[in-house]
Amino acid sequence: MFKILVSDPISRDGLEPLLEADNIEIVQKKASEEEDLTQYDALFVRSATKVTAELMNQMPNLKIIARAGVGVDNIDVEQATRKGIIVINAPDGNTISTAEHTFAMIASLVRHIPQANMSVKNREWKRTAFVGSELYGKTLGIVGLGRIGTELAGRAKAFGMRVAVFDPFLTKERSEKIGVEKHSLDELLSSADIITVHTPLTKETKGILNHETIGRTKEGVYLVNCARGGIIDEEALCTYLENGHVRGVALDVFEVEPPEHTRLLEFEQVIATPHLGASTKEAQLNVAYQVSQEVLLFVQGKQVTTSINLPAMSEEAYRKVAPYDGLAQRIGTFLSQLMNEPIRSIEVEYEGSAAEIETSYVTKSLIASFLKQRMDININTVNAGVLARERGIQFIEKVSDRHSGYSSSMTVTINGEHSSSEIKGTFIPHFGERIISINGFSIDFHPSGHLLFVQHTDVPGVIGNVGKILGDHAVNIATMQVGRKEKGGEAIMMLSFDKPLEETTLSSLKGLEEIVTIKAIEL
Ligand SMILES: NC(=O)C1=CN([C@@H]2O[C@H](COP(=O)(O)OP(=O)(O)OC[C@H]3O[C@@H](n4cnc5c(N)ncnc54)[C@H](O)[C@@H]3O)[C@@H](O)[C@H]2O)C=CC1
Ligand SMILES: O=C(O)C(=O)COP(=O)(O)O
Repeated sequence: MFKILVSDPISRDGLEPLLEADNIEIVQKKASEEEDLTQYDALFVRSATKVTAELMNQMPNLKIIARAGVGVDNIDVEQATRKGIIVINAPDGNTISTAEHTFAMIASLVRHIPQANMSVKNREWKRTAFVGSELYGKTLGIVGLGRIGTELAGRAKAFGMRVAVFDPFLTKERSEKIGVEKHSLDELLSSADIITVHTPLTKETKGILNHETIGRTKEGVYLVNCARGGIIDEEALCTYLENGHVRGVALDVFEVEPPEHTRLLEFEQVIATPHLGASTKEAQLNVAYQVSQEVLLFVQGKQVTTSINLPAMSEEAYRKVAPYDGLAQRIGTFLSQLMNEPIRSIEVEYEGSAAEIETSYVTKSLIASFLKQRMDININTVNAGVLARERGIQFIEKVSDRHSGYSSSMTVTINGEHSSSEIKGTFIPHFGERIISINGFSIDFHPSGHLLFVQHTDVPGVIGNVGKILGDHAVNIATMQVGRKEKGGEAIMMLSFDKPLEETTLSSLKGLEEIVTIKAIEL
C-alpha cells in the first residue's frame, strides 16, 4: 500500500486520480499532528508545512514530496536530495490566479479600495480622502518575468501601461516578443511608478528591494509583493512608508507567515492579503491534479516530469534510456564487488546511440548502483551525485564520437587508491545487456546471476584446474567465457553458476598459483 500524507489543505477533487487508484491510501492531516510519520511514502504540501530535515528524519519511508504549487522554499530540497527523496511541484497550475491577484492588488492600491471600503463601512463618506491614480500611461516595473510576471505584463499592457522588466535570464528577443522593455534593475527602479516582484526567494533575490535600492525608486512609488516575503525587505518598507517616499504597499506574502511582529500592518498605506495568490478553486484544482498525476506516474514506476531535483525526462526519453539504465546498474553493481578499495573517481564514456540519450541520468544510475553496495542508506538517481561528491568521488562523463564496432556502448572506469578497473558494455535488442570487455580483456556475457570473475596467467591447464576444483565441490558450471589480450600474458575467465559459490570452493580456487584475481559477483 502506497501511503500519502496530505499535510496542507489540498483540493480533494484534484486528488481524484489517486483516490481512484488501487493500493494508494490518502490521509489528510497536518504532519505536526500525525503521531506515526514512518508509515508514509509521500508527503503533499502547499506553503504552510515546513518540510525540514527534522521532519524528513521522522519519515524514513518517504520517497516523494509533492508541492501543490510553485515555490519550494518551504522544503529543504538539499536534504531531500541527500536522502534520495524526489521533490516535485506544479509549476503552472496557479499562474493565472496569482497574476490576477497581483493585478487586483495593484488596482486596489492605486485607488485605495480597501481603505475606502473600511471607511464606508464605518458610515463615513470621505470622497476626497481617497482620490487615486489611473494605471493608464503609468510604468509597471516587473522584477522577474517568468510565468506569473509574463501573465501580469499582458494584463498591464491591456490597461495601457508601459511595462519595464528586470530579469537577468530574459533575452532581448523574448522581451520584444512579449512587448515589454528589458531594463537593468537601476533603470527599472528609477522609471517605474509601480514595482512588483515575481521571482523565487533565493540568495540573490532576498532583499533585492532594500534600503539602498528602494532609495533609488521614484518619489511616491507603489511596491507590490505577491511572490515571497523577504524579496522586499520589510524593515526598509517601514522606513520609506514613514518618510513618505513610498506611497503605498500591497503584500500577499510575508517574511514570517502569519505576520505576527511586523510593523508593516500598522501603516494605513499598506494593504494585505493572507497569501491568497493561488487561493482560487481553479488554481487549487489544477495544482492538486498536477501533483496527483505525477505521483501516480511515480507509483507506476514511470518518470515524473516536474521534479525539482531529478533531470526532467519524458516517457519517450526514458524509453530510450531504459536499456542503458539497466546496463549501468549491472555494471555498477559488478564493479563495486570487483573493487574493495577507496574510490577516487568514476568515469563513464558513451559511444554510438548511447551518446544520444539522457546520459546524466544513466551516469547517476551507475553511481547509485556502485555506492549502494557500500552504504546502507537509500541511494538512487536523486542523491547519487551528492553522496558521491560528499565522499570525495569525482565522476566524469564523456561522450565519444568513436565507434568501436558496436552500435552503442558505455565504458566505465573506476579509479581506486591502488588500482583501476574498466568494464565496457552494450545493449543488444533481444539479447539484453552484454559485457564485452573487462580490464581490456575481450569477452561477451550477460551480466546476471551467480558469477565468478577470474584473472590468471595464460598457461596450459588453468581452465582444467579451475574446472576440477569446481567439480570436486560438486559445482555445476552454467556458462563459461574466456578472454585474453595476447598469447602468454594474462587472461580472464567469466563463469556463471546455478547458485552462489560456497566460501570453501572460493578458498580452494584462490589456492591455484596461476590465479591473479578471483571474485564472486552476485547480480
Ligand atoms: N502568492 C502566491 O500565492 C504565489 C507566489 N508564487 C511565487 O512566485 C514566484 C514566481 O512564480 P513563477 O512566475 O511561476 O516562477 P518562474 O520560475 O516562472 O519565474 C521566476 C522568474 O524570476 C526570474 N529571476 C530569478 N532570479 C532573478 C533575479 N535575481 N532577478 C530578477 N529575476 C529573477 C527568473 O528568470 C524567472 O523568469 C514563485 O517562485 C513563488 O515563490 C507563486 C505562486 C503563487
Ligand atoms: O505556489 C506558490 O508558490 C505559492 O506561494 C502558493 O502558496 P499556497 O499553495 O497557496 O500555500
